[in-house]
Amino acid sequence: FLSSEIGRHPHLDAYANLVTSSQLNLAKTKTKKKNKKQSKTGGGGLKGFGGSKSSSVTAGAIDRSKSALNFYNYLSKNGAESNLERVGLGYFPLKIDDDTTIQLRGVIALKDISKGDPIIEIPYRMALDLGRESADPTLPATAFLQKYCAWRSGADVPPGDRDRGDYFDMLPPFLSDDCLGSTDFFSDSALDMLQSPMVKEETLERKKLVKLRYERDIESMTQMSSNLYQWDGEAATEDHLHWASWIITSRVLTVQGPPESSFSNRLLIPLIDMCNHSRESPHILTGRAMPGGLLKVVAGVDVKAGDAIDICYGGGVEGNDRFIQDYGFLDSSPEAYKIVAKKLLGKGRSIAKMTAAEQEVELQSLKATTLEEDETLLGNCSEIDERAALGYRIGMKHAIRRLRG
Ligand SMILES: C[S@@+](CC[C@H](N)C(=O)[O-])C[C@H]1O[C@@H](n2cnc3c(N)ncnc32)[C@H](O)[C@@H]1O
Repeated sequence: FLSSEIGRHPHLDAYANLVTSSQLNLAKTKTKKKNKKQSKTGGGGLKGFGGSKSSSVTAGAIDRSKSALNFYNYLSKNGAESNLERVGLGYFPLKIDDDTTIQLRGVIALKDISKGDPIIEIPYRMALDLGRESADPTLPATAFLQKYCAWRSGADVPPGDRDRGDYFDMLPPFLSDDCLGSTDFFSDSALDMLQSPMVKEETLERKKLVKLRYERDIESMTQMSSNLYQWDGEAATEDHLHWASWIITSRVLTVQGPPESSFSNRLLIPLIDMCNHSRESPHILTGRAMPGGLLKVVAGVDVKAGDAIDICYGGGVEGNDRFIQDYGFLDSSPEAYKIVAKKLLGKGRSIAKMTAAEQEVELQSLKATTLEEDETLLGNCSEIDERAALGYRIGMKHAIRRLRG
């Protein structure tokens, strides 16, 4: 998303003492659980993974679920222990609408950290390197799915992958609510409700890519060997590859190779991939995809214990047309809509240029309903995907209005 001991753990006790609910400013948050379908996505685009596994976690708590403890232990055993003095996983309130707040899992500072100091440091060897950068997420998704299936089915795995299961267990599960905000999982009607032929077309193209990749690289393998790509005793399906592709688009970082090289690789980096997005985040990602490399989030400002450690996805240049496809949420920052509106109106210096004809098709499509009609529809809508679609087009219409003055 960018260019550039089970049981008690010594640091976990520190977490509990150091970071109290009030430091997290969560104690006063009322969390109202709504009907599942209504709970995750709304006008501002919302949702986040972790919510589905939070049974042992209360609002504002550091994540001390069994899976999280295994994960902290995994970090400790693999040379990333120092991180646990500085950060942990925590839950942050995310307001969806006037009476609904969900808890979004993310990274939380456990102590004050000075500007310029590392917040997170993960050795490159802990990252899952999924190969060279390209626009097609289905290739790294296939590599990831193979490893994930091997872990799930308890198959023999290479020594380097042995404890990766403790990381895999922290990922949003197959078809959990977390991925449902991404257009990849939208119904046909929700895709139309976006009023964006551009996003619909790209989504359909990606679905085709998943189908082709599945038929070419996975189905044939499952026919040749009953050990590969096993999911609950059966061959993994196209839907599993679909989910794996979303894991790639929503969590992978593109990281430059050694200084003398010109390539970049796609990496799943445990812990760093648990940082949420904030467009205002001042923190800096550094490091290289090379043996001995250290992948870091460095503090861009002084950090206080209890602060969320967010990073800015997409290098700060991507708008909500990408966010709703790749991450499955809408960035509520006006800038995230303005970036797309500028593209449609031919203003600014967007790298992703559109032809005049493409701009016209998008603008006409948005004229099918008025903002007021959209707001009424949103008020009566409970489906995750349709709410996300309405949120997108409402945000776009506001942004276009503002730009036109
Ligand atoms: C790289 S992961 C970040 C960590 C994730 N929350 C977790 O618990 O592992 C990206 C996913 O987190 C969620 N997310 C991140 N930032 C968000 C935000 N500002 N608002 C809503 N959801 C967000 C989305 O589900 C997104 O696809």
